Amino acid sequence: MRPRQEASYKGTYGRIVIVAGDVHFGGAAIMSATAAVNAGAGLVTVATAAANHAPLHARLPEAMVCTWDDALLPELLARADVVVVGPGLGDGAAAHVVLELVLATVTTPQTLIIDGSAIDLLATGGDAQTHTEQTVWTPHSMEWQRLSGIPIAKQTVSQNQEFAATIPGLVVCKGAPTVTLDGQRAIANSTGGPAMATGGSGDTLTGVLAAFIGQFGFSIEVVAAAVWVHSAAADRVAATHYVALPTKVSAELGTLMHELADSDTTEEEEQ
Ligand SMILES: NC(=O)C1=CN([C@@H]2O[C@H](COP(=O)(O)OP(=O)(O)OC[C@H]3O[C@@H](n4cnc5c(N)ncnc54)[C@H](O)[C@@H]3O)[C@@H](O)[C@H]2O)[C@@H](O)CC1
Ligand SMILES: Nc1ncnc2c1ncn2[C@@H]1O[C@H](COP(=O)(O)OP(=O)(O)O)[C@@H](O)[C@H]1O
Ligand SMILES: [Mg+2]
Repeated sequence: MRPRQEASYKGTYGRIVIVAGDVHFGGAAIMSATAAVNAGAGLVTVATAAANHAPLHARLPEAMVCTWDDALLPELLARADVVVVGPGLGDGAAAHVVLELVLATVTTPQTLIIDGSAIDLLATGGDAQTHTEQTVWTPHSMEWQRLSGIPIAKQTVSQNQEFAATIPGLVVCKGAPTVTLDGQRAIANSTGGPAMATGGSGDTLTGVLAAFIGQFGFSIEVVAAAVWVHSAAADRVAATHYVALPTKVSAELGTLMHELADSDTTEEEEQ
């Protein structure tokens, strides 16, 4: 993490497009976008089912919104720094079409974060390839089993790395603990806990990841840092709450990141 620079504007901190939320899972789109905004993304646009348009605008005026079939979407995707696809996307006909559009449009040096339903759709389709090396896969154990074919009981770091080497980019194998890996490296996360075991925690992580990559670039360190910060924010909520509700975790991000950026500056000044 770095403090924000004086000579900067919203475009400096990442143009994020989040393709998420069918008619049943509007909350997934809202939680992903809320996390991205709170974690410092410069510009966030959500492409979602028409039914989610008004609720999203009402909950989160900082985000822009369009529908999956909006004629502007291909251009928005082409101009994005980071695209998230999958939270609550479902498996309907429109989800297939929009996923295909995303996969065809997002190319290096753009980052593509593939989560939830999008992982399942690619697992079923049998083709886990993208047009960008800067891909981040964020499966939970069952999604990873569907994509990789590795049964949950056999998902060791080395087994996971073997499959990760056959697909582009990095894999965030979510669990207790979450391990961020590719074919060579693996970083186990040290924050988080069972208070996060509630619907929407993973949707929220996609927004934090998008914001971090939009601001600090694509690398395994930045991805692992986003995983750490998301779960550290959840730990803070869990210190006084039985469950770390994703919306509360998002609300915690601003203070936590302020403290972390500030402590980095102090360390630099001391050196
Ligand atoms: N409020 C919302 O709109 C929400 C939307 N969601 C979306 O709903 C879609 C379906 O996702 P789900 O994950 O619920 O369904 P999945 O069917 O992908 O995963 C749940 C299944 O996996 C099994 N499983 C085994 N190990 C698991 C693990 N470590 N973590 C989670 N499941 C494990 C469960 O027993 C269950 O059978 C996704 O697109 C997701 O983003 C969910 O995030 C829930 C909240
Ligand atoms: N027991 C646990 N310990 C640590 N982290 C957990 C635990 N249970 C859930 N999590 C975290 O919560 C998130 C769950 O992701 P996911 O299952 O995709 O949620 P959803 O799709 O409902 O948003 C992951 O980031 C995971 O690491
Ligand atoms: Mg999920």
